[in-house]
Amino acid sequence: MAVKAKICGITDDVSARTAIDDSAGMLGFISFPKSPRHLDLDRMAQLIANATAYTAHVNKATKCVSVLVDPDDLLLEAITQQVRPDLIQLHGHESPERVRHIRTRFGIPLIKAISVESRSDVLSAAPYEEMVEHLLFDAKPPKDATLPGGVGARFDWTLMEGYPSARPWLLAGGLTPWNVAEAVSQSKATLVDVSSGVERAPGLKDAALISQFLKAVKEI
Ligand SMILES: O=C(O)c1ccccc1N[C@@H]1O[C@H](COP(=O)(O)O)[C@@H](O)[C@H]1O
Repeated sequence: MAVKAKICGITDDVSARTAIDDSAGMLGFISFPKSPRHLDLDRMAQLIANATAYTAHVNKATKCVSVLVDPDDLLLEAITQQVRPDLIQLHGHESPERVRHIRTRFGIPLIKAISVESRSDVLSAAPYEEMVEHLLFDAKPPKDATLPGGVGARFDWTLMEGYPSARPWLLAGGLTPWNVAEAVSQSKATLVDVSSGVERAPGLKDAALISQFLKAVKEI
């Protein structure tokens, strides 16, 4: 099966266009003030509007994702009304009950991130399955990390072996143009997600690395 990629932590139009031209499946836009990739809502709305228009213009199918960490209903209201992404990624400690509430109240497709260190972390995703479009398995961040993701940490990809999911799930955490083929081979992922692995410095995307990553994914 063809593997598709999400390029996460987009903060500028050039990176978005590069990823769309190279057939990224999704783009991620982050609202989390501690992140070097944080966007205020006006900026996120503008980048997503530009990316959506460009996707249609070049006849591609790239979707835009707002990445949020334990958002309250006020923020979700603003995101769904003002920013209008295709999906919302929940990258905090949202419980299955909270995810059910968000799905029911806001009616937008969701991606739920699961932090992984062990096989039991992988299996802890089961209660979310029926409520989300995709699960996303990311490495548990180091203890002293100030971010829940986007730190280039990876986990043992073989922990995903035979994961019994009804839906396509994303593999994230420490992926790069050089290791993504091995990561897919070991995990059997059909969707991959990258942020810091296509950057020159934290928060500074590199168009050449984005293209290189998407080329590596196409060649899998
Ligand atoms: O990237 C961030 O700054 C971030 C902030 C808050 C929540 C999630 C974030 N990033 C997510 O983490 C994964 C893995 O990142 P990396 O490739 O290891 O750098 C990334 O795909 C984002 O979805």
